[in-house]
Amino acid sequence: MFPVTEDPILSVRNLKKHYPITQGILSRQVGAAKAVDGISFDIAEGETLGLVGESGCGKSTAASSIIRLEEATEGEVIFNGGDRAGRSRNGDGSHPNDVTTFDDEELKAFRRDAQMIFQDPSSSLDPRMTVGSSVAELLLVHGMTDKQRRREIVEDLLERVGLEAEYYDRYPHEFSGGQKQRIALARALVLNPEFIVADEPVSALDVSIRAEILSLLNDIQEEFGLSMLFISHDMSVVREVCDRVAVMYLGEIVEIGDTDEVFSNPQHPYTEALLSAIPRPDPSAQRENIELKGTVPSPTNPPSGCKFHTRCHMVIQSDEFDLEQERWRALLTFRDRVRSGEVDPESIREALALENDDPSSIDDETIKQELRMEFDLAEELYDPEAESILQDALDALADGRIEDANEQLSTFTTPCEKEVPQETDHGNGHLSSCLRNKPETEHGAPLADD
Ligand SMILES: Nc1ncnc2c1ncn2[C@@H]1O[C@H](COP(=O)(O)OP(=O)(O)OP(=O)(O)O)[C@@H](O)[C@H]1O
Repeated sequence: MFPVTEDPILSVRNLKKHYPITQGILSRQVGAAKAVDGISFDIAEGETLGLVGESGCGKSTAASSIIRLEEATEGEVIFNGGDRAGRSRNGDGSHPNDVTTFDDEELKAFRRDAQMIFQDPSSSLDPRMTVGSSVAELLLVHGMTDKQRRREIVEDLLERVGLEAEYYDRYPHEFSGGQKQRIALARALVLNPEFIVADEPVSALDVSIRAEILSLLNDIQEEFGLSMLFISHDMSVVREVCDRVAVMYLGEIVEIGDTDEVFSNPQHPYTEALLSAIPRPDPSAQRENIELKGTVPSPTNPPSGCKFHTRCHMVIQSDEFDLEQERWRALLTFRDRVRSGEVDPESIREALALENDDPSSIDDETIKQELRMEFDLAEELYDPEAESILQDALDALADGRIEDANEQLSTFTTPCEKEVPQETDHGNGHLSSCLRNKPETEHGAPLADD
C-alpha cells in the first residue's frame, strides 16, 4: 500500500519504465533497464512532493514518464487538474484522466496544465529569441492572438519572478544562471498551470543563489496554488521546499512520508545515509556519518531481494554469526567483489612487489593482510566461526584457488538478498520498505532503535 490522498491532483500507480536492451542486427531484446520499477504516490492540491535519490535512481525517468515526455511501460498517471476532477473509472477499469492513454487533444490540454522546469534553464530558452518572445510564444501556441495582451502578461510575469518588465527584449546570453532559471520559471507559469515538475532546478546554479531560487519557488507555489513534484539528489534542498518526500532507489520508492517525519525519524537505511551526508553548521553535533560506498547498481541487473542490500550499512546478519555490523557489511562486500572477479591477488602481489625493495618478501601472508586492510576486515574477526571461514577463503585466494574462495565466502548470506521487503506503515502516511522493520522476532529491532 501507499499513502492515499483525498482528491489528489496527481495519482501515480505502479508506474514502470523499462528500456529494452537489444542485441544483434535484428535488435533482439535481451533484457531491460528497469529505470522505474513500480512507483506509486499521490500529490495533493497545493502540495510539493520531493523525489530524492542519488544519480541513476530513476528520478528523471519517473518525471518524464509522468509528464509523458516518454511513454510509460506500465501503470497509471491520473491527473485531476483542468476540469477533470471527480471523474470516475470507465466500465473496463481504465480511467479517463490517465495521462498514459491521453490522445493528442487531451495531451495538448494536459501540457497546458502541467509544466516542467529543468536543471539547465537554457534548455527551455531559444538563444536567438528575446526572453519575452520565448515566454510569450506559448500563449500564441495556445490561441492568444492579441500581441499586446501577450506582452502585458509576460511583462507582469517577469516582475513576479523577481525580474524587470524591460528584460522582455533582451536575449538569454545577457542573463546569469539564476536569472535564466527565473525566466524558465516565468515560461513554465505563463499558461497558468496547476502542476509543475521541477527536475533539479537549482543544482546547476551557483550555491550562493540557490536559496533565492528555492524561496522564489516556495512563494510562487503559494501565490499560484501550484502542486509540484520536486526532483533532487540533495536532501537539504528537499527540506527547503517539500511538504512530503519520497526516497527513490533503483527504480523503487523505499520510503515516503511528511518531510519533517522522514528527516527526524528515517526508517530506511538509504534515507539515513542520504541524511547523514547533509553538512551541519556545527560539526560536533553531526550525526554518524554513513558513507554510501560505490554507485547505484545498473537497473539492467538489479540485486536480488532488497535492491539496496549491496550497499546497506544495516544489512541484516545471518543468525549463524555474531559480528560487529561494520565487519558484517565488509564481509559481504568482500564476498561480492571476489564473486564478480574484482579481487585479483596476483595484481596485488605485483603492485606490492613494485613498491618493495625486496619483492621476494611478498608472501601469501602479506597478500592476506593487504586484503584484510583493503576490505576493512580487521586483523581477526570477533566471531571465531566467521574468522575460520574467512581465513580459508583468504588462503584459497592467495593460492589462486578462486573457486574455493567463492565457495567459502558463499557461507556468508543475508536475508536481505533473499527476501523482497514489503512496505511497513509507520502511521501518518509514513511508509518504508526494509526487512528490519518487520516484527522483532524475525530480523531484530527496527532501524530507529538500532
Ligand atoms: N534511454 C535509456 N536507455 C537505457 N537506460 C536508460 C535510459 N535512460 C536512462 N536509463 C537508465 O535508467 C537509470 C535511471 O536514470 P535517470 O536519469 O532516470 O536517473 P536519475 O535518478 O534521474 O539520475 P540523474 O540525476 O543522473 O539524471 C540509469 O541507470 C540510466 O542509465
